[in-house]
Amino acid sequence: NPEALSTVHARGPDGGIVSTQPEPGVVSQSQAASQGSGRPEGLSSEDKAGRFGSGHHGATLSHPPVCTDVLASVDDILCVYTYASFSDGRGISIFTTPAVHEHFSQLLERHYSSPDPDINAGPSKWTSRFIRGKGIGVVATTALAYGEKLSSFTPVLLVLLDEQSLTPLEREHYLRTAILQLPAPTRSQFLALTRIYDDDRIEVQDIIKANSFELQVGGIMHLAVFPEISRLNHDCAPNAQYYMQPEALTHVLRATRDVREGEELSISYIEPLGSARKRGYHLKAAFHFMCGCDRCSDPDASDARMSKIHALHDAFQDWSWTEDDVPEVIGDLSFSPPPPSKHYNHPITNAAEYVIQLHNEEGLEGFLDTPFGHAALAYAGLKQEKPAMLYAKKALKALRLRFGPAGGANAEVWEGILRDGIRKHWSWGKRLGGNEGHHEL
Ligand SMILES: C[S@@+](CC[C@H](N)C(=O)[O-])C[C@H]1O[C@@H](n2cnc3c(N)ncnc32)[C@H](O)[C@@H]1O
Repeated sequence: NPEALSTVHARGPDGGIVSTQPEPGVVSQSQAASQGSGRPEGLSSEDKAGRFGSGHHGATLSHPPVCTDVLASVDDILCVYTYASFSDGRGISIFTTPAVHEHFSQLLERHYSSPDPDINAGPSKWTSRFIRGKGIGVVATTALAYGEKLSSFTPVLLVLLDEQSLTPLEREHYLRTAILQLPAPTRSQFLALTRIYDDDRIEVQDIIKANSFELQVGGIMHLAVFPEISRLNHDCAPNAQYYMQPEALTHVLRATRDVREGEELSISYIEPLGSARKRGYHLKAAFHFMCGCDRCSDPDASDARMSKIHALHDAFQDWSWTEDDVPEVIGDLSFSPPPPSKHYNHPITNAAEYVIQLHNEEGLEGFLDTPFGHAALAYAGLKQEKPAMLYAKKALKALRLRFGPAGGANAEVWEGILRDGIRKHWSWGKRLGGNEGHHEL
């Protein structure tokens, strides 16, 4: 809320906002714990040794931690920790609790001990430029294929998601320290990012508001800023999609359909399966722009397709009916799939194919895991093994594209089906009615 942000009183821990850059210099964690600067008062020696780490690993703090007093909302202190040498001088700062920092430093240690050349290597497949009506955006510098990995970046700033215990100006003091301690090129790249409120007093929070992603560190939600990724504009029919890899501290971007050279790359900032009105409301409220993407430019057509998608989804979720009493939404459908996907001509599987087609028409190729899953089980329900297995494979691939190699919570179902076969799955033959034999191959 910009009003709230602009009416608070400054009560920075040292009487004001940091205006000079802290002295750079390499400080090990154990040194940091024994230095006066920024160290919270009243910590026991056990706290100092245990919570700031013993300096036993190679991930080395470049500045002494700068910490708050104990805050009620987190029942702990929060500190700024900076590793300026991280990833060949890209640097990284985190504002978090000492306990999370301990975990974080172990994650960093893995990067230091076995650096992955793919991480922070780009962007090699896109360039940023001005896009009319959208500010800066990114365009592909080469043709890209469905599923292709486009980048893998670590954040330059991570901030514990807790807005209760500090005033915006107090918070800004710490966040500004976090940014000032980063190496100069990274700091400039961060400060050049777009803002929402244009209020210099809360500049860093303003940039975070317009540019951050959620990333768990040690199971605790943090806001993360990846400056290269920040230049990606929104589209409700995005041609790229990202997932987080918390253990690697990375944001991974992939193409969700084939992309032409010169085409703008986009991600969805919001849940793209909602109505045009809902999407527009969220984009306006959170990011202060009106979406002019194809789906939002023809909201009636888009909403009509989305209503069908949702109605069919609900019908497929319900396993109480069989082919003898199909729900109206499926029975009414005179959809006949195009030849390449015409595995089997039946109203139930035709409806499942139709849902896939609707997603493609809406540009939602990155969200096909659920429709592929429905299709797999629709065919299984009619004992059609080959297409069921084909769609099980596609569902798993789509899940991995959306949620990363582990595939999220549903991956196990498809992995099990691909391992054991669809015939053992509970859905096998479940949609067959009284004339079951009729459909056997
Ligand atoms: C994360 S930034 C994206 C990069 C930004 N265009 C820039 O110049 O750095 C988010 C901001 O970009 C703008 N933006 C993103 N997608 C847009 C779109 N589809 N149409 C218009 N503006 C958009 C909005 O101002 C939004 O707050």
